[in-house]
Amino acid sequence: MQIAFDNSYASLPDRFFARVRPAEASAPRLVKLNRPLADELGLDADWLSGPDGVEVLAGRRVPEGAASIATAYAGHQFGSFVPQLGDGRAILLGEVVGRDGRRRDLQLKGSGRTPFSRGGDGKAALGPVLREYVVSEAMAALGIPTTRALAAVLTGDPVVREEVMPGAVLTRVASSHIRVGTFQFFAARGDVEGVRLLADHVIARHYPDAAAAERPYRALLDGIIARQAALVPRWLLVGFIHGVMNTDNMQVAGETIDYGPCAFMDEYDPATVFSSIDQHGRYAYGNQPRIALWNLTRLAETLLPLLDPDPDRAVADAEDALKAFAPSFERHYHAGLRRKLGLFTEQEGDLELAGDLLRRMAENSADFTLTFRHLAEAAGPAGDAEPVRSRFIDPTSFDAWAEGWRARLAQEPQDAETRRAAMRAVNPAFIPRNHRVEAAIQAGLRGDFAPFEELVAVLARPYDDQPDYASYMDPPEPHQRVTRTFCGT
Ligand SMILES: Nc1ncnc2c1ncn2[C@@H]1O[C@H](COP(=O)(O)OP(=O)(O)OP(=O)(O)O)[C@@H](O)[C@H]1O
Ligand SMILES: [Mg+2]
Repeated sequence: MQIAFDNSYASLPDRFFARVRPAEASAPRLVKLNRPLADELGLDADWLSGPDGVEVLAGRRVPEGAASIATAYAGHQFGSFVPQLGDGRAILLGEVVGRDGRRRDLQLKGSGRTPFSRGGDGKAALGPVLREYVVSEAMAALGIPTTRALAAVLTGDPVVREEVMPGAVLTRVASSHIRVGTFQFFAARGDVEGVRLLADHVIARHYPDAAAAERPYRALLDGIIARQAALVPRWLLVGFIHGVMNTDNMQVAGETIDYGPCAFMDEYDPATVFSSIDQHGRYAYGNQPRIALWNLTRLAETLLPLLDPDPDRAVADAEDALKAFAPSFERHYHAGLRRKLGLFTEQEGDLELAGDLLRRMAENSADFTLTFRHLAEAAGPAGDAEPVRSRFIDPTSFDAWAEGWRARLAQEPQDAETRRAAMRAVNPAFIPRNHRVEAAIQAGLRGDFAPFEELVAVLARPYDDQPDYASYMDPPEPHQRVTRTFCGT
């Protein structure tokens, strides 16, 4: 046996999933294997990249011991409830326990139809597979909880979208693929026992401390809320826009999941939306905390029967839990903003200072990533402010702000070099800029994966100076701007 599966989700009752076989790919070809991740998982990278391994990654061969299931879930999509979604184009091969003792799912995304496919073909096109690979791995390198990309393979079969595209499969790794929508699936059917079994599974797997708590289900809800309240600020602090924060795309262990229409913003503007299907800006950059709370409220609703037999008390309990989201989110977000500005201590007025900078950035179409990255250079007494001030249409707007910032820095205990290093460790130089992702995809569609390879390599070290790849820091030229991303179907 080449993969030591240790499946737990597949031992839940039959109504949690459907047993399926992936579609047979006609001519599997490896595009990329994530060797470091394979090693971390205790998988044999040489075998995986060999003919047998690639057949497994393409869904052509189901390895011994695999669960091979499509999981059931529901979800609110753009605010409307859909009682049955489920893995319509994904198959959970099974779980493995890595070298670090962590249990993780191996899932094939794009591996063909399942009983949950509804009208879809169950497939994924090469472009979205490359996008998910690049962006999810970039997020991991940024230190943000996320699903990972283990491999991308071409199936050899066409996928019909607006055009005919090459079909591909992404092998995704996640601590699990359980979503808020998974809870909703059972709750919507009045299947309280299903909700309970799922909650117990999630507690055992992701929130072991909750098992020992006086009220395990309340502790579970608190835990999920706390992880989302820590995750979403991480997105905001790097300019990430998820793009499709439906409840079926919120994973309960607190990892970013579903990189369909996601994008990083270039110029700072909280109203930024990239997704072509998000016409009303529901999932705009600045709305993400509000939507996260909305989704968590939907989760809390599913847990009501477990929280208290008395419905009124259960609602009060859920409301009490949800109240923790805003202060917890703010604590994380504000702490992150301080670090981005090079402030180690906390003083009154810090948030106003940060807010003032963001306002000026928005007014001056300043690049989010470069403004913060270059702040480090401006921080010292002999600091060079030119790289940052020149990001502003009116550089004197930055100068006016920087006066107050320097006065504030003067009250910090750190020496300039320590501060500079600390700022550079939280303000990335390299993010997956849309025009770069798009260029890598376009080259990949022509059969040239060199730009994709290079982009993945550069983004693996987002906080390092990489002088040879400095152009990857550049915002798009006007003709390179990508303002719309398409949903990853
Ligand atoms: N080509 C397709 N064929 C069948 N079902 C699909 C297809 N594309 C999306 N779906 C299903 O539509 C629903 C919503 O899709 P969404 O884009 O959120 O998810 P996804 O990108 O397929 O998967 P994930 O959330 O696992 O990353 C899911 O149930 C998904 O399985
Ligand atoms: Mg999804």
